[in-house]
Amino acid sequence: MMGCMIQAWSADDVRAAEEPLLTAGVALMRQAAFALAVIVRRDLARRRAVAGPDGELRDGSVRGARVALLVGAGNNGGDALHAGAFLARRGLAVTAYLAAPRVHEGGLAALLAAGGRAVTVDATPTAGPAGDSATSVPEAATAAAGADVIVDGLLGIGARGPMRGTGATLVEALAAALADAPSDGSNDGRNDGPHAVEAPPRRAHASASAAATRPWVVAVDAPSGIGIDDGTLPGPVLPADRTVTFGAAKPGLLLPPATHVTGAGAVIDIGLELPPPGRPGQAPAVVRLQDADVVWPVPGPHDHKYTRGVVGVVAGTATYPGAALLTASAAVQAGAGMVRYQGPADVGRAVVAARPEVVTAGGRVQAWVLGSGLPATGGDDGQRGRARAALAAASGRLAGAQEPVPAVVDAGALGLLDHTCPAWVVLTPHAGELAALLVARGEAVDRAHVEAEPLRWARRAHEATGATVLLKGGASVVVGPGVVYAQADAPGWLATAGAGDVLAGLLGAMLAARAPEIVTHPERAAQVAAAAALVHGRAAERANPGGPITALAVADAIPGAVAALLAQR
Ligand SMILES: NC(=O)C1=CN([C@@H]2O[C@H](COP(=O)(O)OP(=O)(O)OC[C@H]3O[C@@H](n4cnc5c(N)ncnc54)[C@H](O)[C@@H]3O)[C@@H](O)[C@H]2O)[C@@H](O)CC1
Ligand SMILES: [K+]
Repeated sequence: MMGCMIQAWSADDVRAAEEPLLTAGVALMRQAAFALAVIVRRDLARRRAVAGPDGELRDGSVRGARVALLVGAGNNGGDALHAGAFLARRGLAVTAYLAAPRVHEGGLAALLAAGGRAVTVDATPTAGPAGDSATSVPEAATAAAGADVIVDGLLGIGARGPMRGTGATLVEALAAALADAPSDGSNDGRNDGPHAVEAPPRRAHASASAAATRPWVVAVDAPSGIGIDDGTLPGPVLPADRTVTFGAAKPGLLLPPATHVTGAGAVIDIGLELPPPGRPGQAPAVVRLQDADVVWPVPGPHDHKYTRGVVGVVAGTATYPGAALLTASAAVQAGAGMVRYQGPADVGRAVVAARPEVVTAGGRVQAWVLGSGLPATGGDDGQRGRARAALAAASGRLAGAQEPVPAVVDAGALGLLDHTCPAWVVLTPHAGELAALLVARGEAVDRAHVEAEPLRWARRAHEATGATVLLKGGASVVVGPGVVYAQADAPGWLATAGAGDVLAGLLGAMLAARAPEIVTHPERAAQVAAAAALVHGRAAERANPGGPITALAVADAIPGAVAALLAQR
């Protein structure tokens, strides 16, 4: 399959891949640091753009730009110091703030030889008068906050637990100082993933105001202190505008919540072989699909509604009829061969009135969408019974019933899972629903726990139920048998009522189109779920770029989003 999915490898795999190269004497750190310096320089030049005679913005000069290196004890600090040496040689004013008693010796020597400065940061707030070689944390934070760029080299893949010591207090002080500094808007908070090497937009440089704007923050390998392998934020972390990562993306750069502090990306090829030599068959820890990875069956002359896939929808009640309409609409707009609605007669009439393509008669179904708009408790107009029967049929637990088929289990149907499921059943909870599902299985967990450690709890739910789990959020995590996907395609505007119903209908149609394949290869359901999250995000972007959106508008934008994806092939 064509594609360009981002593969993230664990810290342990990256180390295993580095080992043979280091043994062979390859100067990995020099390569990494040089690439880092080039990106820092380019980003700075774009932020200092000047208008040419034709009025077009051109990259500005970076001579004299102030660079603050935050340097920790390990090789991550070594990368920062060597990059600082390259930059100092190009005429930038580089100061290293050393947050550990000992730092990478070669890097420090290179920086000093290139004309850079180094200052030891003293964690005790009562540090004496700052000399040329020592400063207090508040003074270091104030100085770094006044730089043009901060290079965060405190911790990389050697981080264990929350950041501690001088680095932690420095980051806390800096985060507070930067929160007060105005942004020039060059980072709009969008995270295009580690492969997005696009430079920031050019900004006209006005020296008077430049001093007042916040510095551009570049993280070396990862924002220091994130959970490299699990994407958690266990302690202080300085949010980055760009993360330059070496060899391969790391899981924490893709997974929420840490993916939201990485800024734009850049993966620097330093020649690592992944999977690492000696670990053949080892899979990446986390994958993020890109547009080209979305598998979308394109109908041919011999297709008909049953080859396109029939979606059965059990959603909504008389009290919540909107969910029925949104789910069915999304399935129709995603190109289902047919959509069958099951539910209270008056809700069915409302769905058909809005979407005449939908039928309410029973018959063959190739994927079910169950539970959207179904309350967890209380009046259900018989919907729980319908959903339970459909789930049993989909799971292959009904004697004499038709072949098992994929199913999406959403919202109110999540409480109906009293058996373990095959992985072609996809659960689509948000954090609160995932917590409730796990509490019902004896786990002591609440919504905040799930939001703090989405991967851990999504994995736990997969293990407890057997189902594929798509944990919805600002970034979504999908866990299936032996696979983890993390998608960050949703604009913040998508956090609106009914958006989840649209995702369920869309995913149902995508599963129905490949039903026999998914039941035969249930591990593929996770990839379909990740692709649905991507298409959902693209549809949301199309619905109203940069502004508020309604769930129905997202459903109606699905055809255009799919056409745009297919046009890229
Ligand atoms: N091995 C190599 O030659 C290469 C390494 N690279 C860089 O090296 C980094 C890994 O270097 P290291 O293995 O030295 O690890 P780090 O630089 O991430 O840091 C390890 C040091 O930090 C301390 N530490 C760990 N957890 C801490 C915490 N929670 N709070 C405070 N201090 C903590 C440890 O005691 C240790 O001294 C990568 O992230 C990458 O930036 C790159 O230069 C590519 C090549
Ligand atoms: K770092």
